[in-house]
Amino acid sequence: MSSKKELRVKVCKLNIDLQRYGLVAWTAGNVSERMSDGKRFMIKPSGVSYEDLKPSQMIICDLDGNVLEGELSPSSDTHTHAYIYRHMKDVGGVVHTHSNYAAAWSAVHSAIPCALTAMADEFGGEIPLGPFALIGNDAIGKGVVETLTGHRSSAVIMKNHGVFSIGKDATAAVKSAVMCEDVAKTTWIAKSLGTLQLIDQESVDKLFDRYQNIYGQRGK
Ligand SMILES: O=C(CO)[C@@H](O)[C@H](O)COP(=O)(O)O
Repeated sequence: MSSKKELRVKVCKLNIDLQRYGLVAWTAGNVSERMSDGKRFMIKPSGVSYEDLKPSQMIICDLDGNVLEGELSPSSDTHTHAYIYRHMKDVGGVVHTHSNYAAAWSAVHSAIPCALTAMADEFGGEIPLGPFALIGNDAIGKGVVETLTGHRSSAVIMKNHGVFSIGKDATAAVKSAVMCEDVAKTTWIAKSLGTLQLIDQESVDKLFDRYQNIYGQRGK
């Protein structure tokens, strides 16, 4: 269980990782993690350059998006993160990016079809398209929750905007955002070369099951 100080370091690093992975420009995007009591979350401050971001600047909010600890203004997506945490009890981390290829799919109002084994592994099928919504209230959060609830994907591309991804913690949500952009790019390139050839559902199910339950160093 992370201490508050450890969580500040973790959440700050993962926000900076968005820039390191090329998922955001300037100060776009944000990462948060639910705290161990389940009733608060930690998020980056709004509009602070990733080069200048410090653990001490991370902001603690309640699940209504009210600031409990922090000197700076919280991310402009704080209410979206709060809405997701209130309505998706198993979610421990939330990420938002404007990653180029995924945002491009959102601008043509298309879900990302499952034509790659890497998509089946990580998302269990297509990456769904969520509704267009303006920032600043519960609208985006509602769209994310309505789209992802009951869906195997851990990422959604919101129309004309960008990516929201979820996970058991912030690290998992950042991984989802990284993999979302990777498959969005490859699928976009494939689409420019010809007709996308989708993977059959039985194979998608087998790939997803293997990757989610066998892949990697389980319990080592
Ligand atoms: O999508 C938007 C604005 O359209 C925001 O999410 C920015 O991408 C990041 O805002 P802050 O977290 O720095 O307030």
